[in-house]
Amino acid sequence: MTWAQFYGGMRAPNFLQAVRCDRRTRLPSRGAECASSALIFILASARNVEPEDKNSGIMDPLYQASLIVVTICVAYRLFARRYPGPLPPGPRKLPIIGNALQIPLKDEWKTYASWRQKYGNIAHLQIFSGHVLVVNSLQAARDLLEKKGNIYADRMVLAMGGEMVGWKDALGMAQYGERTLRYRRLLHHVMGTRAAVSQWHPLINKETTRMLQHILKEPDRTMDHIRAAVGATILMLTYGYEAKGRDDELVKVVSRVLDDFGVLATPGSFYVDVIPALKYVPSWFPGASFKKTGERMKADFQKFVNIGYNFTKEKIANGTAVSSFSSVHLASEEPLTAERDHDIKYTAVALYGGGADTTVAALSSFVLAMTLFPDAQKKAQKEVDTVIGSGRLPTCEDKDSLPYVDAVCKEVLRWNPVAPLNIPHAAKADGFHNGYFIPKGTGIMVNLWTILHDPELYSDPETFKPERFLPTDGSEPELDPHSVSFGFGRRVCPGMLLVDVSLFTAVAGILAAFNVSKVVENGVVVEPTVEYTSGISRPKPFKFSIKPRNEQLASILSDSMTL
Ligand code: HEM
Repeated sequence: MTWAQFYGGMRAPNFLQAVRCDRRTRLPSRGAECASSALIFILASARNVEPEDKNSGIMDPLYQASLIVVTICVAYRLFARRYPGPLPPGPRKLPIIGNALQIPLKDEWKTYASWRQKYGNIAHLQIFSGHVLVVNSLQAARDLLEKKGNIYADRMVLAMGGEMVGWKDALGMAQYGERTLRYRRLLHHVMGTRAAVSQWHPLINKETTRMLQHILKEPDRTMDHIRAAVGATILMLTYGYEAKGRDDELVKVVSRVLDDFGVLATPGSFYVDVIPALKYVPSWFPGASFKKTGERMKADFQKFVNIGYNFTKEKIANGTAVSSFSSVHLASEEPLTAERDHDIKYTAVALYGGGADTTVAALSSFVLAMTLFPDAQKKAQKEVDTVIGSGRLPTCEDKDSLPYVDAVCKEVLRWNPVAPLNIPHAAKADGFHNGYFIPKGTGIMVNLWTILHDPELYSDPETFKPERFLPTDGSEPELDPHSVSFGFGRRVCPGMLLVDVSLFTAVAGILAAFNVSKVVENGVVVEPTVEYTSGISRPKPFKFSIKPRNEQLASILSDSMTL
C-alpha cells in the first residue's frame, strides 16, 4: 500500500480543523512535523497491531495518539514559520497535513494540468512541512529552471530512495554541485555531441536488427523484445557487458532495481519520504516494514552498482575490454583516484538507470500510436520505402534523409511524454517568483505533459500528428518537443542526443519491416486500452497486431538471424 493510499482513507479529524493558520504565509515547521510524524506512525502501527498484541502491555495506540494530538497543537502554534511574502496559490490546505490528501494517484499530470485554470501557471502544494511547486507553463519552467538555474538545480531529498537505498550518490538524485558537474562531464565525453554519439551507431544498428529478428520470430512478445534490445544496448554501452539471456545475473538484478526505482521515484510511495523522521524507527517496530523493504532494495542496488563495473575492470585487466562508457574512462590517462573511481561507478549507474526504462517507454508509446493512427504509419512507411527501398534496413546514418520518420519520433515524445512530471528539481535557497515566495527546499515539479499538450503551442494536441513539425504552407513548425521532454536547465537529460538516434533507428526499422494495427477478433476490431503507468509513463499492456509487411526485408532478417 502506498503512503497516499494509506492516508486516502483518512478524513481530517475535527481537532485538525480547530488548529487555525494563515494559509498565505504560515505553515508548520520541523517541530510540528516531528509531532505529526509520531501521530502518523502510531496510527500506522495501530493498523498493523494484531489483536493479541493489544494486551501486551504496550500503551493503547489510540490513547497514545490522543496524547500526541495535544503535542501537535502546541508545537504547531510554537513553531509555525512566517514567510516574507505570500506563497503561490494552490488547493485549500488542511492544517498540519496540508494537501496530503489531494495528491492524485493516477494520471497525476492531468489533475495538475487542470489546476492551471484554477491557480495559474504555478500552484503550491504543502505536504506536512514540505512544499512542492507544480509548474504548468513553458515560460514559468524556463524562468525558474533556466534563468534561475543557480537556485533551482538541486534535487528533492527522498528519504527512502535517496538515503536509505542509496540513489543519492547517482546523478539523477544527487544534489547539484562539483560532484554532479564531474558526473555530467563524464557523460558529455561519450554522448554529449553528435560526433561522440556516432561511436555507438554500430552497436545501435546491430541491436536494432536483432530486435527486429526477434519480433519477426515471436510477434506476440514484441514488448519483451523491445525491452531486451534496449537493455542489451545500454549494458554494452555502459559496461561493454553482453548479457547471457534472461537468466543473466546482472540483467535480473537490473530489472529488479529499475522496477524498485519506479516505485521509489513516485511521490507518495513511502510515508518515510513525507515524514523523514520515520527513518530512525527500528525495523522490528510494528508498521516499519518499509525498513526491511529498503534494506532489500539497497542490497540489490549495491549489486547493480558493482557487478557491471567490476566486470569492466576485469576485462581491462586481462586486455579484453570493448569500448564502453566505463572502459573509456577507466582506461584514460587520468589517474584513477578514489574520487574518480566513485564518479565513474555512480555515473554508469545513472546512465543505465536513466536510459533503459525511458527508451522502452518511448518505443511502447510509438507502437500504441501506430495502432491508433494508421495514416501517420502509412505516410512514414511510404517515406522509408521511397528513400531506403526494400533491399536493406534503415540505420542510424539515415536519420537526416527521413524527415517524416524523424517527425514521428518527435511526436512520440510529445504525444505521451515519458517523464510527464520531469524529475523534480528543488530550491537551494529561499526565492521569489512573480511576487510569490518559494521557500528553500521546495520541490519544483514541471508538468511537461501540460506544456506538450498546451493548445497555444500545439494545435489539436491530443492527436498524433507528425505534420505539425513539417508545415508545407510556409508557417513555422510547432515547438520541437526536444526542448521540453528532456527537462530544463542544469539538469537537462544528458542522454538526449543518444535517444535521438536510438529511438529513430528502432522506429524506422519497425516501420520498414512491419505493419502495426488493431487486433481483429471474430471479425470485430478490438480497440486498444489507452492507459499509462505513473512515474515513467509507459502504456499499460494493450492489444495490437504486428505483421511483416515486406517479404524481401523479412527474408533478409531471417537469413541473417543471429539470435
Ligand atoms: C526517451 C528517452 C528519455 C527521456 C524522455 C528522458 C527524459 C529525461 C528528463 C525529463 C530528465 C530530467 C531533466 C531535469 O531534471 O530537468 C532526465 C534526466 C536524466 N536522464 Fe534522461 N531521458 C531519456 C533517455 C535517457 C538516456 C538514454 C539516458 C542515458 C543514456 C538518460 C540519462 C539521464 C540522466 C543521467 C539524467 C539525470 C540528469 C541529472 O540529474 O543531472 N536519459 N531525462
